[in-house]
Amino acid sequence: MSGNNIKVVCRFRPQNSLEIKEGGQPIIDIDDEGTQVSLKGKDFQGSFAFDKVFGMHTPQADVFDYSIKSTVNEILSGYNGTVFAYGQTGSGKTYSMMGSDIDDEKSKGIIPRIVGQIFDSILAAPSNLEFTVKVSYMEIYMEKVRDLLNPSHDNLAIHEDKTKGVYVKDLLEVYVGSTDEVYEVMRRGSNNRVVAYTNMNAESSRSHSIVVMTITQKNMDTGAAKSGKLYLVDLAGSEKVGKTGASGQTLEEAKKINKSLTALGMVINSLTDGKSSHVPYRDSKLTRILQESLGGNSRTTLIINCSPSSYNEAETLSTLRFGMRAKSIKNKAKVNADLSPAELKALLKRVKSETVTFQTYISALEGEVNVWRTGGSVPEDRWVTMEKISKGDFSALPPAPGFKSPVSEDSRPATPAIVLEKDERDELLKRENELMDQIAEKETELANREKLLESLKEEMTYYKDQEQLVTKENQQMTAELTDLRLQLQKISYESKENAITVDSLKESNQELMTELDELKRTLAETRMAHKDAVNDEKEKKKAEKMAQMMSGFDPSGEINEKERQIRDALNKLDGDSTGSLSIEELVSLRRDLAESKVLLEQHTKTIEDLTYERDALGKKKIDLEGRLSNLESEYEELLDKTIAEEEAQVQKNVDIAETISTLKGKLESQYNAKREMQQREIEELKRELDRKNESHQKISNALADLKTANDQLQVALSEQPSDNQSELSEREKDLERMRKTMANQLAEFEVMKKALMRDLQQRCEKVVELEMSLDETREQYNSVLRASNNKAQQKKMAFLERNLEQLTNVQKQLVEQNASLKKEVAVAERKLIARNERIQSLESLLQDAQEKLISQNQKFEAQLQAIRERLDQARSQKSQNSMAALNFGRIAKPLRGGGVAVVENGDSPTSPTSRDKRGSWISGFMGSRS
Ligand SMILES: Nc1ncnc2c1ncn2[C@@H]1O[C@H](COP(=O)(O)OP(=O)(O)OP(=O)(O)O)[C@@H](O)[C@H]1O
Repeated sequence: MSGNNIKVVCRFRPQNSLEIKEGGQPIIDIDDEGTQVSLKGKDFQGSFAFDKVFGMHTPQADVFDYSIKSTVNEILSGYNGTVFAYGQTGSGKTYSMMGSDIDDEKSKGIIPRIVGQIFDSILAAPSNLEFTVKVSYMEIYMEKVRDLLNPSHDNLAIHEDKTKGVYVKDLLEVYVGSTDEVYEVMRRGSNNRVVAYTNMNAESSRSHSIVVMTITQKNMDTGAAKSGKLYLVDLAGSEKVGKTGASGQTLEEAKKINKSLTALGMVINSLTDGKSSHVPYRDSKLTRILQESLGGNSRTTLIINCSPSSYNEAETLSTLRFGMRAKSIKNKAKVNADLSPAELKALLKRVKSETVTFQTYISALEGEVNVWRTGGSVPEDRWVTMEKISKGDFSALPPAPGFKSPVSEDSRPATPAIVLEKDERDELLKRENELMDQIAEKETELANREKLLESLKEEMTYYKDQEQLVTKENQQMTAELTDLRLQLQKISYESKENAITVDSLKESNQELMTELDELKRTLAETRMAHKDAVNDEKEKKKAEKMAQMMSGFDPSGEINEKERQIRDALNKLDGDSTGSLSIEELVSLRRDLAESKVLLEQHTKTIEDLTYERDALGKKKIDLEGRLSNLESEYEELLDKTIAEEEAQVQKNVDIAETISTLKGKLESQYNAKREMQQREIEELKRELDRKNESHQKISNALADLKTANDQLQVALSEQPSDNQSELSEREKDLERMRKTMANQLAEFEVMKKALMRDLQQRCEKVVELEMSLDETREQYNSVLRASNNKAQQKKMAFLERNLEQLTNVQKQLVEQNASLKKEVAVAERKLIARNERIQSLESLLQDAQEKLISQNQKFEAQLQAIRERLDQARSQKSQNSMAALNFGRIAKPLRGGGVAVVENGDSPTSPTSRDKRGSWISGFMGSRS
């Protein structure tokens, strides 16, 4: 085990915009060999030597090739390795470690290049070597170790044991088979990192990130195995709070960052000052994890990142000094190898011989002790020493009874005991470390448990509060429910009572209805009787009126008279056959006759007109009759309605004066309209009657004229000499014809007269009827008017009538009262039953409510319990799920040297194509998960 110094390389980035803005100037100068940098600052001027110094424009590839490349080979040889970047915030640590784009060949940083080289080396290795590569990714944020591949694990414990050394417990390790898979894991982890904006860096890392790659190789021929662990650390930036403008959470982060960096400084100081016996690795999580990397079993490279600018002179100086101190740290890197069976056999043999030597030594010592104890003495030259035992010089030992020479049994011991003592001490120290780790772990666990307990208690209090609230609410609601139920009961009870009242009211209503029916019947009978009487009276009146009217203008007498006169004149003519009718007289007679004819025609026409008018009048009469019947039915309806309303009014004791008044108004207006219409019709009829009378008068006048003409004709005929016989006979003939014509005309006239008279009589009848119906309607209207107007009076009357009725039917009433009392008793009994029922239902309700309350409480308790159980389940599931997220990476992916992948269950190797396929499956999976 030889000591090896930490390799320190220094890298300067170009000035950034802030530095340029602030007027910063480059103040560094790198020598030609690239191992020394001179700082020409205001406050400091001097130079620092490192393993390598990279200038502002050094490409990423150069930094890797000149400083890191060799580390990869060491890892593959079974050494542990560490590369970590240190520097102020914004100095380019992340840029150096990860690069600005891991997929870009030019700008990708050290980590992707290392990964690439690892897989390249595996491909180039001999095929009897089998490799497995595991990756884990964590960050130390606010002094807590977070698994970036399983962020729910945010406070992991750090352990140490003999074989593993220092390690983070429960950190997820993902098996990877290609560069792409490693990149995918990196991307996934990077997404979970904590970054924030500061004045110095828009995406400042607020945590120390650590990628751990474990590469195991096995020689398939010998069975020997080696494993190397590579820590790739991107530290959070050391920063001056004032410059970064950190505040709030960022300020808190800065404090923690500075604290862990101070611890790192302290570790480096105590490792390098040559005085300290204790190295304070346990002062921070960072130093604890990097324990092996700083002064332990690791080949470590430190990249110190600096700003070249005068603006950051102080920070650059501090970083350079840090690097200088770190440079003198000595590590003790060794190959982590598992021995092959042959090597193990040799080792066993050696250990066995050592055991024999020790046993011999112990026996010799015991022998010597016995000599001393038994009072004997051993000369100094024969004292037992390890040297003598080792040499096998048993003769020089004291003769002790218990001592047996091992020479005959086994070969000489080989290893001096002093080596074993040192190992023992180492072991003890390791054991102590382990125990300390366990204590620390237990403490963290205890703290976690306490926290959990605290949160559970809080939760418990919350649930208890909730329970109380819910119980209160429940009680309130139960009270409300009970109230409502009581109300419901009350209402149902009241409704029952009301139903009973309604029943009794219905009964009384029924009685009233029968009474009403009786009354209606009586009314109808009275009405019928009244109607009959009225009809009789009407008939009488009609007859009287007709007689009166017809007496005024009966033309039959006149016409008969005229007819008689004409007949007389004709008879006279017949009798006086030798009549002396002059020609002039005859001519005038003829003319008169002609005129009479015209008149007759006129009259006929008039009669036709009259017939037509009569028809029209008949129609009108039918119309009027229809209307009258309508009016009557309306009146009936109204009467019924009024009676019904009055009855309703009596039942409900509601004042419907308004309704009656509107009804009255309506009735009045309807009646007025009808009356006016009828009046108009009657007037029209009267006018027509007058016209008819006039025309009748005219006809009578014409008849009178005719009569006079006839008279004149008669006179002329009587004065006519009877000398011309032939002429006479002719005239006779003419006269005969005339007479016949006249007779015909008279007969026609007679018929016409009769029809006319009939028509006239009918019209008169109609007029009389109309007048009478008008009177009737008027009377009805008046009665309705009276009915509506004198309601109060009517009421009074009804009341008086009822009183009278009551008085007259006292006995009947008493019987009725008795019956009603019986009914009331029945009602009261029903009410009593209903009340009893209500009391019973109330009691059962109360019991129900109590039972429900108890069951609800039980239910609630059960729910609460279930919630608690579910919460516990959810908690345990959550931790399981997060573990399951990257389960695919838990399967080892052995890779054979020379690019041959190994199928895990069988030994048949698969082609590189199939390995690529697995890689694409992984990235697809990761992509789908992100
Ligand atoms: N050598 C370089 N060449 C070009 N640009 C660089 C170089 N180094 C750093 N940068 C740029 O400077 C900025 C800050 O760099 P980076 O984030 O790597 O700083 P950091 O030290 O990781 O900061 P923090 O500690 O705050 O996380 C980035 O934009 C980065 O691209």
